Amino acid sequence: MNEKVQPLESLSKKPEEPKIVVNLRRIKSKIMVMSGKGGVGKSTVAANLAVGLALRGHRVGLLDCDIHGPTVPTIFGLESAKLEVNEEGIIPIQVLPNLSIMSIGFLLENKDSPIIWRGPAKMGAIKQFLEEVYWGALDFLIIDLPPGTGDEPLSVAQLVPNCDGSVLVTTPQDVALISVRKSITFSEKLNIPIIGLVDNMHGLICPHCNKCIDVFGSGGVEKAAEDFNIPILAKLPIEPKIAEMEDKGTIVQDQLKHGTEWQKNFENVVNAVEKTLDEK
Ligand SMILES: Nc1ncnc2c1ncn2[C@@H]1O[C@H](COP(=O)(O)OP(=O)(O)OP(=O)(O)O)[C@@H](O)[C@H]1O
Repeated sequence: MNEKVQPLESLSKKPEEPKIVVNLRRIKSKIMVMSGKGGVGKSTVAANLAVGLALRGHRVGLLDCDIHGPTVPTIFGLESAKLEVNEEGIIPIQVLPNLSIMSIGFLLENKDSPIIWRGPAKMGAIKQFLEEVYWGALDFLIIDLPPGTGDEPLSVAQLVPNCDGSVLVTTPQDVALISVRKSITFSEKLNIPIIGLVDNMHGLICPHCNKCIDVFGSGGVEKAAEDFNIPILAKLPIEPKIAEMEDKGTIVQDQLKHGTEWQKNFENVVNAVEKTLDEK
């Protein structure tokens, strides 16, 4: 018998898995930020979570895996940032001494260029990020997943070994119920513990009477939270300053300087994610 012939079983093993595991080994807590549909504020939550944790002194990485809409470079004002590669790997962009960022957006020559890649090419880029971005030792890696619950976010999520928790972002419409249910099933399918729901754009606070106007309706998220016994971590109002700050790319400076009502509510999301470290 020829001893050099590899058994079929070893050929079917994913050779890339150990490399990702090794590269992410020095990260204490890996958190995914997901949403059942696009445009609900997933990247906003991921970016603010990363900044919030970093401002509490944690070592944080933010990985933007949203291939078609990589908004993280814009949120941090890093559209012209260029990546460096050294013998350690691809070096993420440092925005604070303890906060580094990696986004597919940093690879685009022109920010107006759409990414027209087929599934395998997209997965190849994400896999390369997970294998080769040199994060060093981190307390948290926050992963901004592509929106939805289809093949793409599923493949990305499956590449990340031993994820410690997910934060599910939604808006308060009744239709949110459908997308939240999908996100919950998605997280369960991947055995990722659900940290909680973020009810984003939960009404507009009237600047005159301070009452909350239910612009998108209400009740959907509460119902989902009750049905699935999942906590709502925060109800975040529509906050014009958030959109403005993201468009200007001043999230780090603004979180350092100002404490809006939105940011105060958001502290509960940071608290809940911070607790995943205690559970280790
Ligand atoms: N609570 C809020 N108040 C005001 N504007 C908000 C709020 N949350 C998000 N936004 C704005 O809504 C827009 C979409 O948000 P964001 O890009 O975070 O959504 P997303 O779910 O990541 O979208 P995508 O599906 O493209 O990944 C952005 O312009 C952002 O600034």
